[in-house]
Amino acid sequence: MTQDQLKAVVGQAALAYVPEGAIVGVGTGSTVNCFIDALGTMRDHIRGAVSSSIRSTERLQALGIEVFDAADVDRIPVYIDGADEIDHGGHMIKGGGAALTREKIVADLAERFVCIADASKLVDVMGTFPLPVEVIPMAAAQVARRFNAMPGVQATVRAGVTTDNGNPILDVRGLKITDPLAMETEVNQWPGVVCVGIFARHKAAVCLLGTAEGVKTLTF
Ligand SMILES: O=C[C@H](O)[C@H](O)[C@H](O)COP(=O)(O)O
Repeated sequence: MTQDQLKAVVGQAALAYVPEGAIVGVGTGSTVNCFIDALGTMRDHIRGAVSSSIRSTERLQALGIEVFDAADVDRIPVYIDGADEIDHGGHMIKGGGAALTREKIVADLAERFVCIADASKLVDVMGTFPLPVEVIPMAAAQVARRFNAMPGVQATVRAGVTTDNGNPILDVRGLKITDPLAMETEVNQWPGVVCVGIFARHKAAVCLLGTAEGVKTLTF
């Protein structure tokens, strides 16, 4: 199966995690697009969605799914989203599509995070995929300098990209994220950091992994 076919298969498999009548948390990205398209087939069985990006909102609405503002929802049963990398503990790197901040906000509303990913995303140690960090524009150079002071690490501003919140993204190469929770906690405290793309506090409870042998369900 191609990578796109694996994404379609896990997008479909995620429907099993959507309770009848629920408001569903919906992530962003090419894998989630497959999930949104599948969700369209059960739109009469859910109340609607809370979305993590303008792109996903538009795709949901085009399928006739009502999108609720995160501010109007207390709690949702499930958040379904992709990842750029996921390790064997369910920790993830996210933000390759620049949606990390809103993704973490919606994930925070959810009782459980179901990650959908093709097999290429599963890694032993995260960091091969450049770590996205959303920053306030004024702090971009300062935050980059902090990363660049680490041996072998290089942070660059993602060219031509502004998040839905109007901020730039730094992509940080050369990290070996052996303690995701510690690194998330540390970077979150640097002045000007809006959100770091490590999802350790909001790690996956379940990962539906698309493999050549079918969908594997990993639980954490
Ligand atoms: O900002 C984007 C998100 O974190 C995505 O979940 C992540 O980049 C994975 O996207 P894709 O499913 O396109 O590989």
